[in-house]
Amino acid sequence: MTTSVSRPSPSATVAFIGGGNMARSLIGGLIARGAAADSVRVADPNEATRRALAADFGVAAFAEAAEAVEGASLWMLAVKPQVMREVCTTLAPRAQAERPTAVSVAAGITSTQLDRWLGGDTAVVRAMPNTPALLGAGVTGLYANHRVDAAGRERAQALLSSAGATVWIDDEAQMDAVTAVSGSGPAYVFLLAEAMEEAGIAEGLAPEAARTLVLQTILGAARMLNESGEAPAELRRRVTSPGGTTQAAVETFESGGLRGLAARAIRNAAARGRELAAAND
Ligand SMILES: NC(=O)C1=CN([C@@H]2O[C@H](COP(=O)(O)OP(=O)(O)OC[C@H]3O[C@@H](n4cnc5c(N)ncnc54)[C@H](OP(=O)(O)O)[C@@H]3O)[C@@H](O)[C@H]2O)C=CC1
Ligand SMILES: O=C(O)[C@@H]1CCC=N1
Repeated sequence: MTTSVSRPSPSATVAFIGGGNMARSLIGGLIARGAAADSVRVADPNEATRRALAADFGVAAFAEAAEAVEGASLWMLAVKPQVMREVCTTLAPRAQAERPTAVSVAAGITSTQLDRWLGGDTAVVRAMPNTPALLGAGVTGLYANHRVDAAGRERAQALLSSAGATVWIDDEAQMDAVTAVSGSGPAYVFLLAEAMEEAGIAEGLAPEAARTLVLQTILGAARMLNESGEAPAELRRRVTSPGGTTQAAVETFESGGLRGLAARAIRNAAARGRELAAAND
């Protein structure tokens, strides 16, 4: 496994197939970090989505995937797992003729499936980003099949680097764990924020005050995790005065089974990734 944070190479044309939440986050990250708008093309069936992407980022938006891939050597497949097979099958003749590097962000769907649906012998990268990509603060797990050469890996990494840090994964089976930890992970933090906010309000705080207190607490704690070089357990220890308020709360979380719950949640998310691959084969 290698981890890196690098700048994108904005030169080559990239086609996004699917212009929804994840594509918007990645396109936003690319444009914000200096990619030329005319090097980004996107296909989405919804006119409102196309119009919004064109207006917000200046990218060219098309109704058909076949139009979007025109001149693009990197294809970002950003549709739901449930429609990935149909999208790839439609694009297979183009993939066979043009030999792009196909980068899929779909949960679960394997590189073997993608290669097969695109007609075979395809350079496939699986990428699992997350929505903080929109701020350049995401993290992406990357896996490349054996058809991807060093230049293809470099291009895929450069593209995803506009979304934040990247981590190469050698064993594709671990991509389901990546999805469960970091792909879905922002939702877990947002859920915690919701729960803390509701609890603060229940304790009498005004809603606005509760939101500010929770947001800044999560932001500050995340920065400490990132910038202090200390392990999470050590940072927690320093907040926890013996016999104090934090201890009362942490003991409540521990006795309520927070760690086991987190393990089960992540196990279930990874299992769902495997199910998505099987159900959409
Ligand atoms: N959201 C997230 O945090 C993350 C998502 N992912 C992955 O990203 C992928 C997309 O997820 P997300 O962005 O949330 O989903 P969205 O539903 O927001 O985006 C998918 C988009 O693709 C469009 N679409 C459907 N069929 C086609 C087609 N044939 N050609 C082009 N576009 C099409 C959809 O249109 P319509 O709505 O009309 O169907 C929709 O606008 C998924 O595979 C998911 O697993 C990965 C990491 C994180
Ligand atoms: O919920 C999902 O299936 C996608 C994949 C990771 C985040 N969102």
